[in-house]
Amino acid sequence: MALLAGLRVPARSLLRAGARLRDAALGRWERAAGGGGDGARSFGSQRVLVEPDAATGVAVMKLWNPPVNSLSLDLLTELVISLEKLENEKTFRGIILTSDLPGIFSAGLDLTEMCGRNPAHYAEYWKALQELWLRLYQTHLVVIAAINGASPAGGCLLALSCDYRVLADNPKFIIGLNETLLGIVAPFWFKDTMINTIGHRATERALQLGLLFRPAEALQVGVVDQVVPEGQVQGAALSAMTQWLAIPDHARQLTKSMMRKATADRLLTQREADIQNFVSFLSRDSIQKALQVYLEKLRQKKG
Ligand SMILES: CCCCCCCCC/C=C/C(=O)SCCNC(=O)CCNC(=O)[C@H](O)C(C)(C)COP(=O)(O)OP(=O)(O)OC[C@H]1O[C@@H](n2cnc3c(N)ncnc32)[C@H](O)[C@@H]1OP(=O)(O)O
Repeated sequence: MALLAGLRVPARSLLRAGARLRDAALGRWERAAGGGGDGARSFGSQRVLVEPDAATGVAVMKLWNPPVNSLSLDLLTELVISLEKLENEKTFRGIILTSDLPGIFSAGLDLTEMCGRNPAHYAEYWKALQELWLRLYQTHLVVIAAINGASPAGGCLLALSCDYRVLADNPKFIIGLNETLLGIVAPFWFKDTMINTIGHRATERALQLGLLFRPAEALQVGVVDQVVPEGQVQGAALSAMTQWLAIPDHARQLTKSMMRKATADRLLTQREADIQNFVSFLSRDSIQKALQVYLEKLRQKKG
């Protein structure tokens, strides 16, 4: 059983999971070898596959970090590089951010990066996460999240940082900032990103209770903008993209900046202090112990 404190999600059998990963891996390899739909070649890195469509100016960016797309240091770094590359290509105006792993959008921060490591590692890891958020939150490109799986904590932050969110309708695909359930605290910029999406009161309740929303609730509270049947997420995201791209770029980009700059600047002005906070928080014995217990529970639930 997948453990998401208070919500037990039936685990996939190991065999099924193995087969799905193998099929997904094969599909991924074939797509990467074959190139993008209109002849533009796919590119990317080990953990981030980018399928660009030069004709529409939209690239599909797929996360691939088995088993659960946790945001490891490597994945964070590769995401920043892919994003930067697309930003620098004049042809591209939009990105669909999705997962290449069945049933999981992203399990959030990689707990193994936050457990039993040294302070220098924690600092490097946090800096990489800040970097990704600052870039994703402020990118001039339209970014639409096609959320095709569970999306707790840092996975939810990724989605909230996009301009629009489409979630597949499956009760296992929960989304929310559940940090308190792990005995940790969502940083102020996670909180700000959620406030900017669903408002102060709804965020306070969601954060204090560590709420993980199922699709209908996520739509109702505004964590996502649209819920569609599984299998239609990418199509719906592309349809939404058409509406966003119909707006003149300069006007939309300036408006995005006007809406988001103050939030991003808040982190920019205290980036170093935020890193130090994270390092000293993670270095506490009680926090290490809480994280280790949580990770152990995740590992044991298969047994
Ligand atoms: C002052 C302020 C200062 C700052 C204070 C600090 C702020 C920190 C903010 C933190 C933000 C976060 O994102 S913290 C991360 C929060 N994330 C979560 O709570 C999600 C936990 N994961 C799950 O619930 C589930 O794995 C879920 C994603 C639904 C998928 O379920 P499945 O049944 O498909 O898969 P599972 O069997 O559970 O997991 C498969 C394997 O992946 C591992 N795994 C699962 N999630 C993982 C994760 N996040 N990191 C690493 N490894 C993970 C499991 O241990 C298993 O490992 P093996 O058994 O070895 O195969």
